[in-house]
Amino acid sequence: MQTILSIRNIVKTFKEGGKTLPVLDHISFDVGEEFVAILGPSGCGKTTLLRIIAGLEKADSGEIVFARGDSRIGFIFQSPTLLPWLTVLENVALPLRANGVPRREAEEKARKYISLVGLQAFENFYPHELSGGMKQRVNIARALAVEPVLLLMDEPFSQLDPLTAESLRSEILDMWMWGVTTVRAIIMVTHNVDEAVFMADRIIVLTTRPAKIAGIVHVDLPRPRDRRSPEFQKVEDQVYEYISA
Ligand SMILES: Nc1ncnc2c1ncn2[C@@H]1O[C@H](COP(=O)(O)OP(=O)(O)OP(=O)(O)O)[C@@H](O)[C@H]1O
Repeated sequence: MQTILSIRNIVKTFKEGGKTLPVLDHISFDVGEEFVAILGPSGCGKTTLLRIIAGLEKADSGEIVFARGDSRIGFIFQSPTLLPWLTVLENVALPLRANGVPRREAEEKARKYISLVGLQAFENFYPHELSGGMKQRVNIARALAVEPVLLLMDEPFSQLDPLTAESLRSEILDMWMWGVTTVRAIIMVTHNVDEAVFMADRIIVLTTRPAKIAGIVHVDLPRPRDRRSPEFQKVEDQVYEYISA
């Protein structure tokens, strides 16, 4: 499997008002062409790790290396971060415009990804006219429109009602399996064991803060996965063993 990026010896301590808070303690792993879930208890440093991978936060030491030099990243946040005064089309086109893509080309690309997430009829709507699930779809389209090689998702379904969350999980998996986007690797942060086993190829379980890697579980189950199968339960048990270790 080709390596997409290497996360090497990442250490991070927050310093505030004379206090220090060690958050990440020498985290290292490689990501190939695969779907990786990062699972860990609340406050252990999952979001911080994702932000360091995205270049939004600086590590104290360690490095993030993109193996093939292509470091285009799409980031899907926990709750939609759409600009309320822009339409769906304008929101999705915005990162492209910010990168200097001419308007016509940016809008063409934005339309492609808006229709991929099923919102072609809503491109002229404003965020307040959309449901929570639709807003998260716009977020997904916006992350994909920059044509990233790596897609980072920070608890992308946790703010949605269970039915919407489940259909978005399946849609993301369908896009991933059919290879209809430029994405070659996904890293998703979650604290939901079921979600990690349902979606990921590999689950990296972190300890409580300061986070170390407690264990890595390979999920070698065909998709779509059957949550009620004994094999699924077995993988869940493996994950829980690392969580309670
Ligand atoms: N900019 C910051 N300055 C100071 N402390 C921070 C900062 N960002 C995060 N922290 C602290 O670092 C710790 C790890 O935060 P982080 O958001 O990475 O955890 P998490 O595992 O994603 O949590 P959750 O599952 O609750 O979202 C927390 O105690 C948090 O309060």
